[in-house]
Amino acid sequence: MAQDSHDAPDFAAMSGDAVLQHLQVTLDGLRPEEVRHRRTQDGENTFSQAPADTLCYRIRCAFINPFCIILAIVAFISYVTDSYTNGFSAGGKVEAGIIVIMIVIGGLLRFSQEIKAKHAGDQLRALLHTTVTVRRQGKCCHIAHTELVVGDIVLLTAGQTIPADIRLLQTADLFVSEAALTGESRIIEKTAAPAAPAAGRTAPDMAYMSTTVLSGTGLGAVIAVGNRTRYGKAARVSRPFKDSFQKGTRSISYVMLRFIFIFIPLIFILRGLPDHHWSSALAFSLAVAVGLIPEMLPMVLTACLAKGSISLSHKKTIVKNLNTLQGLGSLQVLCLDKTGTLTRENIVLEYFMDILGKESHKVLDLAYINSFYHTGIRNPIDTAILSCAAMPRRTDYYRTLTEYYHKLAEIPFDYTRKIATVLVGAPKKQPILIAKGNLKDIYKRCTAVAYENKTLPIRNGSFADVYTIVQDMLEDGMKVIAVAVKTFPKGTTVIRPQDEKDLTLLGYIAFFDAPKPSARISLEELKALHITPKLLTGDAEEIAKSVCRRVGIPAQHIVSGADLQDLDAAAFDATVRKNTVFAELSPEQKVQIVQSINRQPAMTGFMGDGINDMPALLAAHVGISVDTAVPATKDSADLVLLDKDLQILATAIREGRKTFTNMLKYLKITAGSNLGNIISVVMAGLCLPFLPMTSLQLLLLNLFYDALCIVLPWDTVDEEDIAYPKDWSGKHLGKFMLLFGSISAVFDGITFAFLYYMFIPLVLHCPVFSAALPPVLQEQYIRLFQTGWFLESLWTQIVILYFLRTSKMPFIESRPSWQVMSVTLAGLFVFTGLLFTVGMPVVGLVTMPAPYFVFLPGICAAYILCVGAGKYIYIRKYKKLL
Ligand SMILES: Nc1ncnc2c1ncn2[C@@H]1O[C@H](COP(=O)(O)OP(=O)(O)OP(=O)(O)O)[C@@H](O)[C@H]1O
Ligand SMILES: [Mg+2]
Repeated sequence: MAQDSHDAPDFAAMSGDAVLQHLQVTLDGLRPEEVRHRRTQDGENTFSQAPADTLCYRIRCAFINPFCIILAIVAFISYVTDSYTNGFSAGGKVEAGIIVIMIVIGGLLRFSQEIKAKHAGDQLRALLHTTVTVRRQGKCCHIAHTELVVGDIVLLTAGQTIPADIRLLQTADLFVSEAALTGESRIIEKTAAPAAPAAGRTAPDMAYMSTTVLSGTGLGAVIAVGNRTRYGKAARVSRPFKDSFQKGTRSISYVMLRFIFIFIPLIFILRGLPDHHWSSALAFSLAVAVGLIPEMLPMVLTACLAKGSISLSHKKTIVKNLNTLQGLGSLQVLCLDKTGTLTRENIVLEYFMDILGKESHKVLDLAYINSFYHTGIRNPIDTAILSCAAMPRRTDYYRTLTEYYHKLAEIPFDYTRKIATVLVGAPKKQPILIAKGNLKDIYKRCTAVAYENKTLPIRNGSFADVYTIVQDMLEDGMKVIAVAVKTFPKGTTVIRPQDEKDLTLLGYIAFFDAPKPSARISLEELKALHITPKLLTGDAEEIAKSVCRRVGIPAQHIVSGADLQDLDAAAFDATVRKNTVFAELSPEQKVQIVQSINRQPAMTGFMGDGINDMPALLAAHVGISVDTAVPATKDSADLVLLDKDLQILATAIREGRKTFTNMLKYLKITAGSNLGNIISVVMAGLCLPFLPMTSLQLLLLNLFYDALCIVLPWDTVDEEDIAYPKDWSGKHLGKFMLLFGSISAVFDGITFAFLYYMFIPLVLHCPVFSAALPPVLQEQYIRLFQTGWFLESLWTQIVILYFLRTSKMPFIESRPSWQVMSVTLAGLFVFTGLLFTVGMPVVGLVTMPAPYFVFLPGICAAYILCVGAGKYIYIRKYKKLL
């Protein structure tokens, strides 16, 4: 069985029977053992671009990253230099061993977080699993897209994303949009008859992966899956802005790299010059490099995102991709569609009338037949019309009606034409074309109106008179569509869009499109979150205006699709920037508006549920949809709300910002503290005759502090931090690091002086350190100094966490969560206790005499005061802390 274009037969040109024969399958479908065999042979229906998500891959990701590699090099160099100088002493092995243990601990922590996040993600995605109906062993069953194999017999219905490359075998008014594959927005009719494609076109008897069924049904055999599909082989449209999280993270890494490139050579030279031990100087500078980078950054970020997505799932929101949370946190402009978002999901049929506003059952009957036979994607209008049959004593009436009229052909509804057309026949009657749709689009195609069984021609195409009847209704916020007809000669069974002309206008159907009671409150909540809403609707201007009035969106000026049509790029952008409400838009215009907002630049979200919203959803940074949306649109969304309610979205945005703030806390505070440590090391390199901390101690300090930071996702976040969109980039990171790093370095310097000149000479009853001291005393001097600084660093780093986590007065105005308090304090006490009682001889840390624990709180207090002043200056200058 072949599937590749190089060795595959031209399925499009083969007859249906020949296709089945070649694929060795019947219309009853495959048997389970065949499915298994084919899956082993051709693989899953997924793209192998991303490496298979196996346990091995996860372990590799957790352990093989730049940080681990640098640590491993440090271990190796320290082992070799130690062996070289001390003749394979136990010391070198212990040091290397400890670094290896660190690599393992760090890796395991990250691994467990990632697995946790993956499990959470899998569970949520399972809720959304898009399934496809296949026939296997004569029975229809629903399976996940990924389980499809070559030869499967697939059933296609409206609204579905086509899950593989399929040769169609049976079709009924099957229309698809291939925009996702070819970029062409035209709707294309598909048939089962074998045909070669026209030049530059897709084959008419093939349904390709990623394209969407707009209307009708079809049945076909899968001829290619995964990477071998046309979509899999094509260079997929990349959406680089969707990776804004990665981009932000990269820019943050660059800021760090800049510091590394400045400090590392400096430390290397300072350390190597005095005694020319270049290899140990290299090991030390590498360790300092590792000390500068928050090693646990990926792990803490994963933990934050996993925690965020789990809490969102409790709030009826499913995040398909963890990185979406970042987008949600930085969202600035939210584009909304109208139905279901601002107004209720189910519109209610209210009036059916002739052109002068008199109730007309004929209009309703014809609209019913149109909706009944229309196989396109159902939308609220069709649902409302069809629900007439559920009214008391009407069921039989409508059944008889649809038995009397039978369907001959259809041109499905699409959001560019904005009309739905069916051709129906009845015994001894000429076929009738029934079109229903948007007022202006129906008027455009009418040359006459029907009134009381008479057909009157329309002069000069002027519909002003018949329009006044509906104008009031539109202004009251009612949705109105027009119904028109045309008879065809007997025997007509096919209609084309060109036939939708010279119609006769019959009347109108009006629906009540009531605003949701919660809409006004939700919009106010969004405003409080400093998110600008923009209404993007395909519906009429008047309705948009009325809805805006009721829900409190300022809509002095409404821009219509027609207004936008002739604008050049600059004028278009200016119009989009200035206005809030856009009506009568085509799906393409929705995309153009979203793209224009992206260019501002602003982080854009788009919330919609129709097939017409899908392209705009893809163009936005964050595509938001609802559980009840058309499947193809739901597939394209990054975020799915289980209820289409703005209130839930506002809650989700708050959650996103909370997650985001906690990530920023870790990043900024840690990077600042680490930079402080590095400045101190450089300072010490210039002034001290020995190392202020060994590379191992520096790493241990980092690892220990980072391990405590795993609790950060559980921290509380100030309302002020939630109120504004967050920016994930390295923009102010460097300045933050420099300011708070320098403050930390100043206090390190004070500690150094205190230890070096006062405390240690007093404790050891000896003069200030010099080469003249006996070696044993020198060793004790150094150990005490290093332990002293280790403790001061640890204390200040943890204390500062409480002070920089908020821009407000810590503890009084903003309290850390109990989780953060208990974990960090417990960590601090355990470590301090350890160094007070037994020390950690393996890493060269000794017990610290009691009087030092009087000095420590003192220096911390002074440090806090200084940081408080720094914080005040920083907030004044940059308006925010995090
Ligand atoms: N099933 C249908 N049959 C006929 N006409 C329809 C149908 N659905 C929509 N229309 C016409 O197309 C127009 C645009 O559709 P719709 O209001 O659903 O657009 P939209 O952009 O999705 O709007 P919203 O913001 O309310 O979701 C409608 O005003 C209506 O005139
Ligand atoms: Mg819609």
